[in-house]
Amino acid sequence: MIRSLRIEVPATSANIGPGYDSFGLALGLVDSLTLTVHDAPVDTETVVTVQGESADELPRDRSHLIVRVLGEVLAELSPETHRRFIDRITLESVNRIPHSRGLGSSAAAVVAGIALAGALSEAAGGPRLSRAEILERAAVIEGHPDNAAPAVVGGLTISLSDPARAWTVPVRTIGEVTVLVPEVRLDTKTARGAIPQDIAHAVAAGNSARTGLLVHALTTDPSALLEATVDELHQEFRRAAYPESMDLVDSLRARGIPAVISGAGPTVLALTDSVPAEAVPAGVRALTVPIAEGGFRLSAEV
Ligand SMILES: Nc1ncnc2c1ncn2[C@@H]1O[C@H](COP(=O)(O)OP(=O)(O)O)[C@@H](O)[C@H]1O
Ligand SMILES: N[C@@H](CCOP(=O)(O)O)C(=O)O
Repeated sequence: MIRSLRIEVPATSANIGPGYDSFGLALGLVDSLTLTVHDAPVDTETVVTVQGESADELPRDRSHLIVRVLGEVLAELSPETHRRFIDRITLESVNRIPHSRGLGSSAAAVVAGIALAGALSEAAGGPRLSRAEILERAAVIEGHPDNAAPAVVGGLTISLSDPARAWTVPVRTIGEVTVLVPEVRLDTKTARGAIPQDIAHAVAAGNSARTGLLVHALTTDPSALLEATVDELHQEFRRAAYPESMDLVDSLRARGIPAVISGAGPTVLALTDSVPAEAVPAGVRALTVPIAEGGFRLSAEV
């Protein structure tokens, strides 16, 4: 039987301007997780060890998001495997994705939990989960598919909902992007509350044209990136929730840099491999990262 499972899951930047709830990009910034199966039950208060981002804030018991999702999915997928193993597993987590910054940390955690449940079930002779099934489940938990899709399949993804499906588009005009991560946090749920229910038809038409143009700009013609990253569906409605980030987006765009809010913010995504140091406000971390291909990576040790 399996002794341990290791998974690396990438950060993701959703929306990329006009592609609200549908476009996403996998980034070369990963959380690394190791699940160990022990011979005997473990202390329920210390199931998880965490290093890195938010290490001091996350629970160590089974309420930890990854362990909770793993347990719920495994119980449904393979009740016998759940019964045999749930008391005997620990999780070591090395977190590199900043939390509540719009870089898909919760989607990465949810994808990891589901993928680990599928791998444990398969290793014990139960049903496995395909990447398509992992995406479907993750999108239901997250409430939108645009972060889960690149975390599962990698690269630039366009996804649809109910059920979630994703297509990868080969990016050819840029290799690296820069994320500008502020210290302040914003809960995705709170940010989603600022989006109105209805949008004028003309706004929707303009936005849908720019999502098409964004694909053209990322595959063929980088000169269209600035126009293609104009959004009217989410960023302005959320301006009050991340005013400094919107100021940064505005100032970068005034310099000709295609910058948008990453996910629900407050991180700013610049579709370029370098942002001039003088354009980065104090307290904002600038990280240049490659686009990550292939989605999460999982390996087992017997
Ligand atoms: N690696 C992780 N382990 C445990 N919980 C996590 C992890 N990543 C994210 N979370 C949970 O998800 C929350 C952030 O989710 P959310 O507001 O959707 O922001 P984000 O844009 O980072 O996904 C964290 O406060 C934490 O509760
Ligand atoms: N389309 C969603 C994306 C949320 O991404 P996150 O990384 O902030 O969780 C939204 O804009 O609400």
